[in-house]
Amino acid sequence: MADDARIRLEVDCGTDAAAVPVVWSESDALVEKRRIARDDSTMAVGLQLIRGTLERMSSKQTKKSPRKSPPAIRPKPIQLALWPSLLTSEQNVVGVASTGSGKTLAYAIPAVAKCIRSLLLRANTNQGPSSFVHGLVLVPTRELAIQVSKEIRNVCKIGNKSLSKLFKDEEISCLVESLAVYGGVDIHEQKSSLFGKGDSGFNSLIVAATPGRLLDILEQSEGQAKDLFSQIHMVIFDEADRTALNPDMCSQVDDILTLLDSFRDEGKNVVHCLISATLPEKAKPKCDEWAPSTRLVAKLGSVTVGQKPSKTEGDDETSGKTEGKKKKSEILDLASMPPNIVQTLHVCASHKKPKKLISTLKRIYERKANSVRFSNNQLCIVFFAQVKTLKFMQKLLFREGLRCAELYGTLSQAEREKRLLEFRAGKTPILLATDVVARGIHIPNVTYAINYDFPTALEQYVHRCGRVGRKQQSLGGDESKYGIPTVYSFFTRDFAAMADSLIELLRSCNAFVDPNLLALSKIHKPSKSASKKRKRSKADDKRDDKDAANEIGDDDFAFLGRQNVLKRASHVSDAEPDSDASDDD
Ligand SMILES: Nc1ncnc2c1ncn2[C@@H]1O[C@H](COP(=O)(O)OP(=O)(O)OP(=O)(O)O)[C@@H](O)[C@H]1O
Repeated sequence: MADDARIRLEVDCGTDAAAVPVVWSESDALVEKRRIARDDSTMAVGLQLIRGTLERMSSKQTKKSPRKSPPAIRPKPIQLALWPSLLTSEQNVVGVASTGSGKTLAYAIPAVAKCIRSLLLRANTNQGPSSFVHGLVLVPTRELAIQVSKEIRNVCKIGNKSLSKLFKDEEISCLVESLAVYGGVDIHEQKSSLFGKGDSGFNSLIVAATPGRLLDILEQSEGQAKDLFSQIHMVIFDEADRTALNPDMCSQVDDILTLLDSFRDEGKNVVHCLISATLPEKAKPKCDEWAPSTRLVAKLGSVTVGQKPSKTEGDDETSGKTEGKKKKSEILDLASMPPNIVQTLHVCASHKKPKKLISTLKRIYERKANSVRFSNNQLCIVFFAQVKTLKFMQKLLFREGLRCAELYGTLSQAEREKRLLEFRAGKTPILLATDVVARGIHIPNVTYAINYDFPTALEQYVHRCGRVGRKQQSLGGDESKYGIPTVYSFFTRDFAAMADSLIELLRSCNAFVDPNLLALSKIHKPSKSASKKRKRSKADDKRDDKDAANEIGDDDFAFLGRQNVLKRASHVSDAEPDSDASDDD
């Protein structure tokens, strides 16, 4: 069945979009309503939504550049892989595809199609007006909840247009809607948006939520929630590995699933769909638990880095002697990185990073000033591990004439949204951020990312890289206008344990590998001689650092005084993490 559907999809949408049957016709609304409610029709509704969505994207492109012929919009590979299964079966799926490859629509269209079918079933069987949450998307950050909900809303609009034609002669309304539920804003308002739909029509909701806030709502309003969520038939775990690896979020998700199980009408099946660009080994047990008996695992352009620990290598793990090996043995399944991204990695000492950031940004900006158009088209995100460092660097960059905005988890939600909006619009072309924007966030004009602090997990590196070049990736944007998507990373020796896997990853993308990274990986080999070497290299390090400190000229930090800057920079780097919750309630 799914194979037939796939062929039909490829034929209908890949080569001739006009061949998709028109499911909803005004002339024969009643017959159509009955037909759509039949068992095999989710696919037909899905096809209609697919055609509408792709057409909408195409016409948006034409409006933006009316003189050029717009690029043909075709379904992406992950969409072709997931749509048939999600539209024709009730089984769990896992989808792993590279960043920016259109995973959101891969689950959003089937979710909306299923909602429409449920609505029509109810309307056809005279079950009376009602509101239900039919689909739920769980995401790790507030900004992602807002973004995903917006993308689903666009699909809903297409469905609602057709529904309004079908129901135009009837007084009752039939609507499919999308709602974002996330922390940091008034919970009462969110509750009234969720529960206040009333029973004046047939409403089907898809909720995109951060787990903490959703759990609060479910627990505080259990009675109302029980009715509203009793018909849920699809739960999507977007950025599933991130949620699975965050203990707080993981237990919140488990609690949500238990509650949903108890709310759901007996005999109702629920499809679980796990989505990400990365699937680390350590996240797999939880992912398997969330999506048991998976029918389809769609891994596109898959790469595996890291190795399983071999028995002969095994030291006594409990003694803690094998820390290096344990880290090395991390296995990470990931979709291949988008090929258009240039990865530039510098191995450097920690205290050199402020100077390096200033010079990298100045280089980028000089290049931008010389390019044809640089205004809002080439944005840059600089990633930090700690808010303290981020704030320190913001001041430093400001004094160098580089205006930047800051974004981190402890800002008020209104401020977070405002700053992200301004960055999107290009008002502030440089954004200094923590990992709040490392995953899922789609800002088409981001051309550069700089890992000021290298992420502590390789999968996070993959997601950070995925923020750049998304315009080019989705719609084939022009390099002269948008620049070459580039990720700069400052890699310090504290991350040596990750060097091997990182080298593997860089090689898998045919990226240049800094010889210093190779050297670091050799130094890190956890043998006795290596540990001696490590000790020796620490001493070398101190000497190097001293030399390097002398290298930083007064020109660079004249405004603060060299010693002062160095002291503060190293103080900031060494500080205890002033934890920025990149994941939200
Ligand atoms: N078939 C398509 N053709 C062109 N653009 C598309 C298509 N499908 C989706 N897009 C667009 O591609 C962009 C990126 O999609 P999306 O945000 O779903 O990526 P993703 O795979 O979820 O990335 P990430 O892993 O970073 O979250 C969006 O603007 C989306 O509208």
